[in-house]
Amino acid sequence: MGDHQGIAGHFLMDFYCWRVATPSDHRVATITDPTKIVTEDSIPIIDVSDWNDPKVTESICEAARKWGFFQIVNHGLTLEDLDKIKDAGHRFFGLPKEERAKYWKGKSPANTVSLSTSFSPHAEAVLEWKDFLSFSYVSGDPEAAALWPPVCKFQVLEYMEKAKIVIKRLLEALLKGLNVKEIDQAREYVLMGSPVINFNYYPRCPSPELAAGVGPHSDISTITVLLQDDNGGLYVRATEGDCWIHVPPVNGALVVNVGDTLQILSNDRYKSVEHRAVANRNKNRISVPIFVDPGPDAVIGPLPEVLEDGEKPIYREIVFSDYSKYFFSKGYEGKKTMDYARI
Ligand SMILES: O=C(O)CCC(=O)C(=O)O
Ligand SMILES: [Fe+2]
Repeated sequence: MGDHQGIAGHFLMDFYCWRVATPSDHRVATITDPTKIVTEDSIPIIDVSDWNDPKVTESICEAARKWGFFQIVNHGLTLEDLDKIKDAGHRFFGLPKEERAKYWKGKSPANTVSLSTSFSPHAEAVLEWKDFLSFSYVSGDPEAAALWPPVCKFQVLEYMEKAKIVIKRLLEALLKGLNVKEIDQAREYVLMGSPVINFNYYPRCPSPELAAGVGPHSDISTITVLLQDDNGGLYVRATEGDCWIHVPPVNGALVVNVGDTLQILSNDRYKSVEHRAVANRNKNRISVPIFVDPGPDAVIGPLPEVLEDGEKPIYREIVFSDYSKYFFSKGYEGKKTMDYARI
């Protein structure tokens, strides 16, 4: 066990020894059951080199309706941009333990950055072998990032600036599919008022069959734009049956998924979909999701454009920070969080 194992790795090793001695324990991951992995299905890969092509818009909307998950290529971020942000994540998790610990949740010098571990054996049904560093991004305010870790601060800011362009294009396309012609400032606040970027770090795991990377959940975001490395390990719930589809790493691609907020705004036209990541025996995996979240006080409910023809709203109006608090107050329960907003 090197220091590079992260916080979860250190705590978990003790717990793991205890776990092995209690085989009847219910906390056993099931993802490795090969009969539950569908190999003939795969989520779409969309070439977005021409964002103005109506076929691109249609492919994005169709993928969001059918799968809630897709990958995009030729989006404008270069391989170098993607490598730089992954390297920045590895640099942070390669820091000595004491350096990383400065950003520990509750002790961090700024409320816009915090380090957490998913290790919470009492709350989780399946142990999660993951640490994550979370940044709240405040556009145009260098003060907000002043105390971020110097080993990755610049790269996170640069990546967010570039990714914002892709995020806006994606939202424009998705909202076009909901009859929304223009995204004004108020709408922009509802759709992407407080983005959060994570470095998810999954240290090598001695017994991946006994742990999860991240358990089944849907994201609460409007959309999530995720960069994964070439280790793989992300699975999406298939549209039918109790099966999972692997999201293969594609060089240069970004994975996009619909979050609960967009499902609510679209009155179920677009679906947020459960996904999970597995722990890995041989390599340290990193993923970099941007959770495109609404502003904390934004009011979320089915958009007037989707109810235009007299359709009944499936969801009530909720304040995003209330939804977020509810989500984080409990362990993952698949898509159950959405009941909070359902009428
Ligand atoms: O690491 C991954 O591939 C997925 C991470 C994820 O689902 C999340 O952070 O919400
Ligand atoms: Fe997620």
